[in-house]
Amino acid sequence: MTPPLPFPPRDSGAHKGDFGRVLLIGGSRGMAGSISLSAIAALHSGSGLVSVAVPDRCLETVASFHPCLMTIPLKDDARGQFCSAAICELTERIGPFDAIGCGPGMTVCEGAMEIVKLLLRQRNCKRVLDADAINCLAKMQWATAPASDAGPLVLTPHGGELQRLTGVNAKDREAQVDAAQSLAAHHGVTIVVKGGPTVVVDGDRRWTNDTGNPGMATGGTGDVLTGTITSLLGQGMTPWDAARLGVWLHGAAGDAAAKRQGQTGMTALDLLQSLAPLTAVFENRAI
Ligand SMILES: NC(=O)C1=CN([C@@H]2O[C@H](COP(=O)(O)OP(=O)(O)OC[C@H]3O[C@@H](n4cnc5c(N)ncnc54)[C@H](OP(=O)(O)O)[C@@H]3O)[C@@H](O)[C@H]2O)[C@@H](O)CC1
Ligand SMILES: Nc1ncnc2c1ncn2[C@@H]1O[C@H](COP(=O)(O)OP(=O)(O)O)[C@@H](O)[C@H]1O
Ligand SMILES: [Mg+2]
Repeated sequence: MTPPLPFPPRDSGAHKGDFGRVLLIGGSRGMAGSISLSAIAALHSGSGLVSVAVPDRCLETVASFHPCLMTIPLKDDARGQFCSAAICELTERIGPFDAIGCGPGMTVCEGAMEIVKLLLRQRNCKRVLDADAINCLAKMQWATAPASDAGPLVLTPHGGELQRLTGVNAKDREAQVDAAQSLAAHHGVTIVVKGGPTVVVDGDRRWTNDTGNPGMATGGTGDVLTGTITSLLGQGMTPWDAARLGVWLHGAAGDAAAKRQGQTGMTALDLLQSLAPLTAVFENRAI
């Protein structure tokens, strides 16, 4: 098993700022676990500092999952979802981050739509849009908007999200990959077409992953991938490189979890806990 490219180097004199300050945005009352999986995955993928922006009433829940996480409360509504006023605070806070991942557990509420529109305007910032952030793109018909250069942006849809975004049926895998590739070219982005196997596309390139297994078809594993790719972007990788190495690492962690727990019994948490030991195996390996 060989990663498609080397891991970012870790010089002996490095400090945590050298490995990226990343922000994960998402969650809602009832889905606080999703964005927490993303944030903890960013820690285990090598980020120096990880913050999580969540609806206010989810803050203590998310903070309780891992002491290394820093948390940012954003205004929420009675349902525990972002309200539109959430972007006032967010706009003031997003400056210092090297990469931002958004979408897991966020719902497509009004505040979520405003946050996705804000992130689309941050063309100089490296971003990952996943899950409900992609569903928000579908709701605003982003796929048929005029061609744009969206900047360093990675989308990580599964078949259902890609169908909502492009209208191409999830059952037609080849057609979905083709549609993703033309959408990637249209907006100048990288798209991770998740599944077994996952295919990463951008305007003119296509790469198929060789790690992973059906044990990963369990809630939360995609949320983990969001954090891993966000982390690698924050460590200085390009969207094309971060997406491929992130997908490979994520699948290899899924294989390690399946080896230990069995495909049937493994959960996203088992995959998450397999990330760090995996990087240990590969970080000094000559590639
Ligand atoms: N612990 C937590 O907090 C968790 C929170 N989560 C959060 O939940 C939110 C909703 O995300 P979601 O993916 O769970 O639901 P959804 O967007 O409805 O898509 C699922 C439907 O799409 C279809 N489908 C077709 N092809 C498919 C494919 N290849 N892979 C997958 N699906 C495929 C298929 O429809 P069907 O064919 O069954 O009609 C399937 O039923 C999101 O914000 C996420 O972050 C989750 O991460 C879980 C853990
Ligand atoms: N049969 C499979 N083989 C390999 N990987 C799979 C398989 N089914 C799902 N996966 C992977 O599991 C993850 C599921 O993502 P997603 O559906 O977004 O999960 P969630 O939203 O619940 O976190 C993706 O990375 C996908 O590639
Ligand atoms: Mg998902």
